[in-house]
Amino acid sequence: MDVLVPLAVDEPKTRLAGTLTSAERTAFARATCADVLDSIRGSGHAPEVLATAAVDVDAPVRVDDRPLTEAVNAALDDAFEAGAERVGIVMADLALVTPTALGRLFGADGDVVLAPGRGGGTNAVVVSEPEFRTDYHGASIRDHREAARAVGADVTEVDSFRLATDVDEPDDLVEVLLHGEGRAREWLVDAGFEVATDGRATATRAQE
Ligand SMILES: Nc1nc2c(ncn2[C@@H]2O[C@H](COP(=O)(O)OP(=O)(O)OP(=O)(O)O)[C@@H](O)[C@H]2O)c(=O)[nH]1
Ligand SMILES: C[C@H](OP(=O)(O)O)C(=O)O
Repeated sequence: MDVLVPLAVDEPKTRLAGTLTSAERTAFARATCADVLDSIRGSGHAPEVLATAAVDVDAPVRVDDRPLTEAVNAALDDAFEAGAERVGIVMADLALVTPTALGRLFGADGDVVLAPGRGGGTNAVVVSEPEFRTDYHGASIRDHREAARAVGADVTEVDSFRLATDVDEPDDLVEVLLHGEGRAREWLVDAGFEVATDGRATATRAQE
């Protein structure tokens, strides 16, 4: 199965701007994307990065500078027109994802399989109903349930900590330090982040 991996190339992860510089956000986002691509391949599927601009990543790249939802829906259309029976969409910021977690997603039955993200988002989708269209941003998990119902598609949701944890806010970084297994965690450690445990665990950065 082809798996689309949406990636914002310029100025990614703006909600981390208080914690990381622009260049650091780009480097961290690329490291996380590389982990996601490895995990998709490790689960036996073929990733294709759906990028806002040309980018050097270890996978084929489809460039589409339209907003996320439009770009994903155009790629879904093209895939089904080309004869695909199922198409996956896995966000590039899932720093904890593993082949096993993705195996649960890709192995689930249902015309539309949804992996909710914390905070209302939709971190991954598997679509086998060609009429289904994505609608990202806001509480997209609710919109995706509704979009599936509107086209008569059966929905399955996958309850997974590793799939639900995307890295959006500074508070999410500690999850990467504690549970990450790849380049994203390594990048944070190299950048001086460590786990602080005074109260709820957080990621703090050593002063240079
Ligand atoms: N192709 C494409 N991917 C996008 C776009 N916006 C976000 N993404 C990707 O979609 C996933 C979820 O993105 P968000 O968390 O909403 O956005 P972000 O740029 O990563 O972070 P923020 O700037 O903090 O919102 C990430 O893998 C992004 O790289 C877009 O307009 N086009
Ligand atoms: C794109 C968006 O991502 P979030 O901002 O929730 O990480 C969503 O999942 O709808």
